[in-house]
Amino acid sequence: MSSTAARGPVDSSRIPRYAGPATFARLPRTDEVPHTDIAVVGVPFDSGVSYRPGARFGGNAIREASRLLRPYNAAQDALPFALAQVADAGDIAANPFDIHEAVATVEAAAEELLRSGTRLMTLGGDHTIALPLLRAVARRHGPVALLHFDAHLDTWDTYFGAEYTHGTPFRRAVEEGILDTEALSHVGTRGPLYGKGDLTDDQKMGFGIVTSADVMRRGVDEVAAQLRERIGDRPLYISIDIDVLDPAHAPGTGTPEAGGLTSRELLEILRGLAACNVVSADVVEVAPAYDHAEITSVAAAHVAYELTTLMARRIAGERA
Ligand SMILES: N=C(N)NCCCC(=O)O
Ligand SMILES: [Zn+2]
Ligand SMILES: [Zn+2]
Repeated sequence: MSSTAARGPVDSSRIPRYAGPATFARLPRTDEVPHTDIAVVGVPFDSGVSYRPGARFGGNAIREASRLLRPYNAAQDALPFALAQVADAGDIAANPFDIHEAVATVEAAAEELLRSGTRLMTLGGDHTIALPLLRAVARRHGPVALLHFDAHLDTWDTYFGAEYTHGTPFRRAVEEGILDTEALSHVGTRGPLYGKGDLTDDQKMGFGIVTSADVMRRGVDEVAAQLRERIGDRPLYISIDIDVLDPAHAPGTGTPEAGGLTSRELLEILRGLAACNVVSADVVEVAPAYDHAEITSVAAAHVAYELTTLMARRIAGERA
């Protein structure tokens, strides 16, 4: 923990917000600050996708779209970049041709970043990367609760015989014992499956499901309350596949499914989790080549901003 005040974003009233290279929210890089509480790190990797490629460009698209974020989060009544030192750690260079090597690289790099007690706000990349990130987080915190926002279950077994893909990270994580199976939730699930067995397998792994239609019928406050109840004060990892949003709110993604959440619903559910102990988080599956007018990357930037605020509030609370 730093004793000096946190260094915040570039002042957009003095240097136009569209000037200069993009870091997340115009924050300093980790090599420009003595200590980092929350590292925003990119993982430009998409060799695990089953349909449209392109999420390797997601992290930098989110950084570009985050130039307009302002320092005061009114919805959470917090100044996240003053409560904690948030800094951009750049990208993890993962091998695009060897998925096993890439998974090992992401795990080792995440472990290194987490070593000094730093929390991670990872910008994907495809959903494959959640597995090595969870391995690194579990090594530090023990098995973690998982809150997974996604149109998809991502608990399938293999694709073309491959165990590491963007549709399989959470089955691997359960098999490896790195998740707290008392507190596993999918939110926003929808769309066609391969068979009913997908759901029974998922349930056996310990997951509860709040479907996209459940969010519409029950409303965001009730859903957030139910999630808080299930999670309690366990160390929590939040993984957000941007395809949890309806394609109208996030067209720039690889496996779009109709009938998703609005960005307003997602942001409100996240804000309802302020009491939770979020130890790290990711936003994945932003594929800018299919985006229009930065719709998807702006949504992802705001999602990462809410997640960062949750972590910063927790850090400040623990310090007090
Ligand atoms: N994780 C994402 N975005 N998609 C998984 C889809 C796997 C499938 O093609 O069945
Ligand atoms: Zn998905
Ligand atoms: Zn996913």
